[in-house]
Amino acid sequence: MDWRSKLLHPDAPPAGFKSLAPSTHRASTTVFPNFAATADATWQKPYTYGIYGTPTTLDLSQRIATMTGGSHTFIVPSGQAGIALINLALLRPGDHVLIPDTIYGTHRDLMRQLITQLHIEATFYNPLGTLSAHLRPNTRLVWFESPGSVTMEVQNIPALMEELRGKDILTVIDDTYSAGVLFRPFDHGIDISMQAISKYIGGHSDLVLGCVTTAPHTDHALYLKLGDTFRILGLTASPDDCTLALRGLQTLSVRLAAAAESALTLARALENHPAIAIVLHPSLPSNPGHSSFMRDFTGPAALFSIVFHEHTTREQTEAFVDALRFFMIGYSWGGTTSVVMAYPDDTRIVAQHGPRLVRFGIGLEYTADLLEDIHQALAVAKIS
Ligand SMILES: N[C@@H](CCSC[C@H](N)C(=O)O)C(=O)O
Repeated sequence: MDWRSKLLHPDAPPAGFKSLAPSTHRASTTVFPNFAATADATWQKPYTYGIYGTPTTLDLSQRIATMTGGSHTFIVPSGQAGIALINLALLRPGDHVLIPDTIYGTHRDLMRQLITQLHIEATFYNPLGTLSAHLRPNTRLVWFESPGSVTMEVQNIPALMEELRGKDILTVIDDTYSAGVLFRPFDHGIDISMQAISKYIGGHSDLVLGCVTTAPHTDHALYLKLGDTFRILGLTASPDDCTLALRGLQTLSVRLAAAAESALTLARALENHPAIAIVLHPSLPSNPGHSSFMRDFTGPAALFSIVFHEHTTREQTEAFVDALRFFMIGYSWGGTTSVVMAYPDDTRIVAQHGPRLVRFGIGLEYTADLLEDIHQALAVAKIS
């Protein structure tokens, strides 16, 4: 074979090689051993087309399904892609979907734009309220997100699931806050969980991925409905990002525990600060849904918000954010570096707390440094 041809045909994988690092298997084309093997090449069979998964993506899928107690996990390009997959796979024109008013912002946009354009009714409910008054004969899907990822309300999932008992309504939770480990959706009878792997599982702010996991009590038809929509939407994930996520899983428990401890220390240190009206952290008794959190969660994550007193202006809140030195200004939390964000234009949040809410995603910095940074930024912004 000419050298030009030899360079185009890979040799067999090295036998006997094994390392401790997750392998990265990339593919568009996966090679069939013979033509007969192409006969039943579907997305459900491993390694028929790179878009359906490689050994790397399927390893991540299996590990997340096992970690969360799920049946099947689909790895998708982002958490938002997972949200879209669930809604587009399970809703049809004429259906009704219920979403908590605290849902992730881009999820709200999906509901108000694409879902509505598909003649699907999307209505919002108070995450701390009940469902019955909102249910309709055409309600097909109810979403939970607990805690709300900015205002931190914890939903009473057992009570809400009791309201849905015996009804032909699927339930799904955005479980990103708990990383699939601090809360056990399937133990509460929820049918599907999704999370942004981008956050705690990736854990280093260097990838965007999502996952959708079906509960062990769900039927194969649900798996097929999600999988076929996954296929026709082409929601494939990068094996390189999956390798980073596999590495992130290895340290998830210790990173989450350390960041959560730091976040709770900061929340408690700020709880009685004269400049702060309320600290929104699920572990604090003052937090909306605190009793549900203490009953249903095994511990907090590292996300919480503060709300300054009513005399604090929007300008002072923004000056506070700008004055922070260790906290990076950004939305996506769950990494090793602490992040901060304000929401002065979010109508829901401003209606509840005014333009004075600031959310912290705590990382792995030395906690005292973070507290000192907050104190110095309060002084710079003249918030008291
Ligand atoms: N509810 C979480 C996760 C939503 S998806 C996050 C990210 N934009 C992604 O697409 O991976 C949140 O509030 O961030």
